Amino acid sequence: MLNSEYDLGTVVNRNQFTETVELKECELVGRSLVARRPISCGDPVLVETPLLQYYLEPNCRSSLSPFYSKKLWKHIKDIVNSEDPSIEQHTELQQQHPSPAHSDNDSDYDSDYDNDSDDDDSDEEPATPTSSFIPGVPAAMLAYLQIDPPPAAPVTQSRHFKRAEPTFFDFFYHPALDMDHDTVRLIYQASKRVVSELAVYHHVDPEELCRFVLKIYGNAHTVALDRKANARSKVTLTHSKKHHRRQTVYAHRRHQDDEQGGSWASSPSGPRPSIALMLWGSKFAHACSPNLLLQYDPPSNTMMFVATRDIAQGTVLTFSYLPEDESLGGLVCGTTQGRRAKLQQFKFFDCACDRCQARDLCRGDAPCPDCGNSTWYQGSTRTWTCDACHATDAPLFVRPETTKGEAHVERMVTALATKVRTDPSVVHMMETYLNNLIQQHDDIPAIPHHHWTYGYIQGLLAIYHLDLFPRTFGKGLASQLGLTETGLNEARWYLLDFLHEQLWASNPVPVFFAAWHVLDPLMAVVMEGTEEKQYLIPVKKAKPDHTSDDDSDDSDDDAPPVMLDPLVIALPDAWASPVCAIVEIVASQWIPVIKQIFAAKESVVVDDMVQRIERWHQRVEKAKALV
Ligand SMILES: C[S@@+](CC[C@H](N)C(=O)[O-])C[C@H]1O[C@@H](n2cnc3c(N)ncnc32)[C@H](O)[C@@H]1O
Repeated sequence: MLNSEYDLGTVVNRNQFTETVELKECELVGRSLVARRPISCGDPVLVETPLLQYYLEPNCRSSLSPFYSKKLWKHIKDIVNSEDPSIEQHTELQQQHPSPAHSDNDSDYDSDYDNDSDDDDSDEEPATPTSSFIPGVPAAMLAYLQIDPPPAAPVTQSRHFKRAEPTFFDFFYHPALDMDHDTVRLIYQASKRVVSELAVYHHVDPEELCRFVLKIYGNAHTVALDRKANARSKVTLTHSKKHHRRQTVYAHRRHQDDEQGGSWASSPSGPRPSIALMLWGSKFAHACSPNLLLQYDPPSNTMMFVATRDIAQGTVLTFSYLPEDESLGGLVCGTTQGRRAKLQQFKFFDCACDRCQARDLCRGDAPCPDCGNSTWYQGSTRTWTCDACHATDAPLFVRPETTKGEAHVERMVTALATKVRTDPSVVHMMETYLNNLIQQHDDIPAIPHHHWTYGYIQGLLAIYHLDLFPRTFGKGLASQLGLTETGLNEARWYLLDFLHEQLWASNPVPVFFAAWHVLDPLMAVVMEGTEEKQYLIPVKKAKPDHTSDDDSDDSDDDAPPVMLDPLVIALPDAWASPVCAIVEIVASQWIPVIKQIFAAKESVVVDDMVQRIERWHQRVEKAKALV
């Protein structure tokens, strides 16, 4: 069994792990971990310390990236940028601004490392378009120096920096170096140039560097480190006259990071991503409806894989290599084709998971142009086959030649979502446009109601009507215009028709977090609309005659009103239908599952969300009883 054959040094729950899983060759997903026995929802399957971990974008002198220097970072970034054929203006820009990576004065790493010049802030505001492989490839290349440091490197015995054992890396899969794949080519070419152009890499075999980066791309996973915890314990920032500016720039950058993988309400103070390579965790296969959830625990620096449903013996254990939030191309938003393209580009495989092979629920159904029946799209490609009459004549919305069809709507929603994350007030300007987009017009085909873009737009509009509009223009006006009711019905569509109906059963955790952005303002509106605040005004005591002239003891006279528990009032009639439907699903179906999944590892954030939902549920029950 595992124990005798392989190293379990990184595994925290060794007995549980070896009793629960086995490593097997599987038909569709290759070598993978499989359930040896039935597993229950909430069971921790693996708890593991990463073999190698580093920040995706290191800070100056971070003790987790001992070879980091701004100059070296910039050199590697420039090389990767210039190797990326998708950056159109590349050649032209390179001629105008020759990259420092081409210059001869390639100073040795010691001076790079020590001379973190404050004046050289050129990398803070990139003037050129950036490759989507930045910062992933430069960060992996820097991390390689932890395994194969330059001969002249000082021996570092830092608490955080341990030289990783090279032999462990034999255990990781990587695609062939000559694979016909743009990303593999980019990494191969960049590795060759880094080794030949940068002194600190001169001792390195370029193919070995390339294999390492490909192993990281193919096997490692991004985890979100808590910035506050890191700021205290792990990262030492340089102090300089530009400290404040640097902080502002990093905050801005982090905000941009969050834009790509974060939430609608993401803030610059969100978690900071790092890359973790796990000996065993990296053996789990990917699925777009996974049966495990990966949770990172910063205090113990461990990664825990917990079952998100009951799993039968012999099932391939999976977690998601894609973001589990509602960012586009993750598990909640986007199409099968979009997820597959992302996995192919960054992980080098065509996803063969059950969800990708079934029909694509996120593309919804649409009337067949031939037989008129409402029917579903097939999942794996853009081609479409009618379930009823098997015609392959695609409805207007999905025809590639339709300029205002699916591709157009996806592009618009993607662009809008990116803007909204930076500035939610953008929805103010976009409300009419969004409403137009989801309604049928002569020249614009209707978005099928179960297409992910339709659900997503309903979610944006719900946030606008329940939160942004009242905050900007006043609750009175919002209520006079009937916007609360509109928002509640949009929320019902987003939460129930989109998230619950299409995704909840297979992806409970991402759905729960995606739902929160709408649930949060919705619950606030309902709580406020079903209560009347009550105050106790202290009664002035009648004072005895003989003290009436004495004002030394009249402190009670000024006692402020005491706020009492609010008086619960009936749920407004117009709200009852959407609110009752939502609370019924969320409180009775979602919460028990979420509690089970998070039972093994306490999450303050999830506990807080659950408690708020439970209080809201109780309130709705009381308010309903008063109708
Ligand atoms: C992180 S590794 C998983 C472990 C790997 N099979 C090994 O032997 O080390 C990722 C690789 O596993 C395979 N794989 C994982 N999930 C898959 C999926 N859903 N569909 C197809 N292949 C998958 C692909 O070859 C992918 O490149």
